[in-house]
Amino acid sequence: MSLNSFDEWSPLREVIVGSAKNYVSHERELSFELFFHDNIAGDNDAARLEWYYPRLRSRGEGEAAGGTRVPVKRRYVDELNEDLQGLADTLASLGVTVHRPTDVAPETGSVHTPAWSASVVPPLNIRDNTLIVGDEIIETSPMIRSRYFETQLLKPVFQEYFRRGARWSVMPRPLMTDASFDLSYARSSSAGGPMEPIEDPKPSRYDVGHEMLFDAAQCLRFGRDIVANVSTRNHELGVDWLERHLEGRFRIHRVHKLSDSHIDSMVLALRPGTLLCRSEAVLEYLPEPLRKWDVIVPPTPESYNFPQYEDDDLILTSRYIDLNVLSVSPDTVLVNEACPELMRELERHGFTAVPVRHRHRRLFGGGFHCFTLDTVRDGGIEDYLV
Ligand SMILES: N[C@@H](Cc1ccc(O)cc1)C(=O)O
Ligand SMILES: NC(=[NH2+])NCCC[C@H](N)C(=O)O
Repeated sequence: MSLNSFDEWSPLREVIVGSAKNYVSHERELSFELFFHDNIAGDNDAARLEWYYPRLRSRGEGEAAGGTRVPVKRRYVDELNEDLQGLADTLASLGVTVHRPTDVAPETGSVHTPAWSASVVPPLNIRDNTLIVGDEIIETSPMIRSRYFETQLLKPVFQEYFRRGARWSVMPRPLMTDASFDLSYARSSSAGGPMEPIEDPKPSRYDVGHEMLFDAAQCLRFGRDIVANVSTRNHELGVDWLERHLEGRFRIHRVHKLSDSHIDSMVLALRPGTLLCRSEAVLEYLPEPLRKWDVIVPPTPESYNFPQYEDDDLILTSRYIDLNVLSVSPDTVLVNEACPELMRELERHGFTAVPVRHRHRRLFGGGFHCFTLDTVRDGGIEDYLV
């Protein structure tokens, strides 16, 4: 079918499911630290209190200034790939056509640019680096060096949609030196202060000042309207680009500092008129018309909903990550089977919750919405925000 995806909930026909094959390590360097350095914007903001990564430690004295590779345990990767296959199988059993990315080679390659190099990670959270807006694929400007060329691994799928008539654009590629990053958000937190120190940026001959760095997962799509989160100058530039690029076709609504970057573990749209939110406080950040929608706030996730990890396992998400569900239609939602409370809450609101196993979401940074890219849904360019 042709590329057609305007919203987060209408009947799903085709989807890409990410892959974690050959995931071996995280490369800890400035862009990684900054991305996962989840700072807390306000101490009395209930929406944010649980946001910290207790085991994300800063580099010790004497360690290399460049990237430090932190191994990811093989067992977790194997279990994750098993769960991803389960997700793909469930989607297929519901009649959805599933595409998969190209796997990275077992000997993890590196990205080299004139300014830096970093090890490559697999195309797992594929929601992040590509925005599908209607009949257009937009590869967004990455925020993590290891993920600089991640969308290359989706090339065969994108080429096929292009052949069938899709538009295909790539946002300007950043030089991504240390000076490209606006560190103000990460450095201005309160509520106990920034959880992890961010290293001082190092100068480079390639510095051009702040650049556009913006992930697709900062957006939610509502037909003609797109909600986009802006927390830094980098995001602002990214949204300026999007706005100019989509002018006359889509309307962008900026929300400010709803989260540090991605918003799909804060708020998701399940059907016209219904949002799934981490807390009621989220509503205040949203554009006026959305504040009138019904809100489902699931019970706060508890530690027993998650596996226990060792001290050397990096935890990359908040406990709210399972809010990151995937809608296959306006009444059916794929939910982590580890969250019976969330399933019950959705059922109480008339949804069918399909349980799917997903054990290590906190180690790999994503739930079902993050791991997928919905390329064909029935919905069109409608005005939902009136
Ligand atoms: N602080 C980010 C960190 C993050 C982003 C993407 C991930 O896949 C995982 C974690 C979250 O709130 O959005
Ligand atoms: N598209 C994504 N990768 N979203 C993940 C967001 C996770 C968010 N940082 C959290 O900790 O809850």
